[in-house]
Amino acid sequence: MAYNCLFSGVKLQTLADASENYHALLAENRKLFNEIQDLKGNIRVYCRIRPFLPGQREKRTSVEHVGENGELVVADRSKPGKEGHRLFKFNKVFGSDATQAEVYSDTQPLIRSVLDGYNVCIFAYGQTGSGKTYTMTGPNSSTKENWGVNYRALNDLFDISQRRKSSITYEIGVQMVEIYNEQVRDLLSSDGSQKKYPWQL
Ligand SMILES: Nc1ncnc2c1ncn2[C@@H]1O[C@H](COP(=O)(O)OP(=O)(O)OP(=O)(O)O)[C@@H](O)[C@H]1O
Repeated sequence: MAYNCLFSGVKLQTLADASENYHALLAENRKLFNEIQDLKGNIRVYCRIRPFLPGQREKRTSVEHVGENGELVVADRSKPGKEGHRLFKFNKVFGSDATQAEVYSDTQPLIRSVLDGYNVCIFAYGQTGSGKTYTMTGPNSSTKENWGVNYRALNDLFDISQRRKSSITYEIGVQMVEIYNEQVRDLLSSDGSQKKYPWQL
């Protein structure tokens, strides 16, 4: 009997050590993961080339070169030689045939960073019709394959928080606002008088 108790005590101690080591390793893994994200750059700028839409003809300017290193050369055919070429540099350029999954792949690791306590902002910028909604939300009849960045990011947020639920509880909230003509509106408010920002308390 005394021998049995001693044996169980040793076993419990080993389990406690293993658990402690496991959590230390997890913390180290988390730290290293976020350091890599830091090294990849705190501010990353990606360019996505939108394909020509049906019926749309090639315009005066055309994409001359898309480099693996994030270089993009655009040519203005009305100007001869070097004068008509402009070079832009990004972290990465996604060609017109890039899928929604490819575009999201570089952003995906940042979603894990959010759940590790880092602030992350992802936004699309471009002239009207350039493909912001397509990239961030997806086309109208959205299948999972067509999901844009927002759907994929939320899916990953819930997925990771679910996987970590035995050790961490997350509270997730969503706010949706529109900035149009320098006015900010709360798109989730059902009360018309509360729609305009700043909201009155
Ligand atoms: N990568 C793409 N592949 C195929 N079609 C695309 C792509 N990007 C955009 N489109 C199409 O181009 C059109 C304009 O795109 P979208 O509505 O996303 O532009 P936008 O930048 O959000 O415009 P706005 O600022 O006017 O809202 C849409 O018909 C969209 O389906």
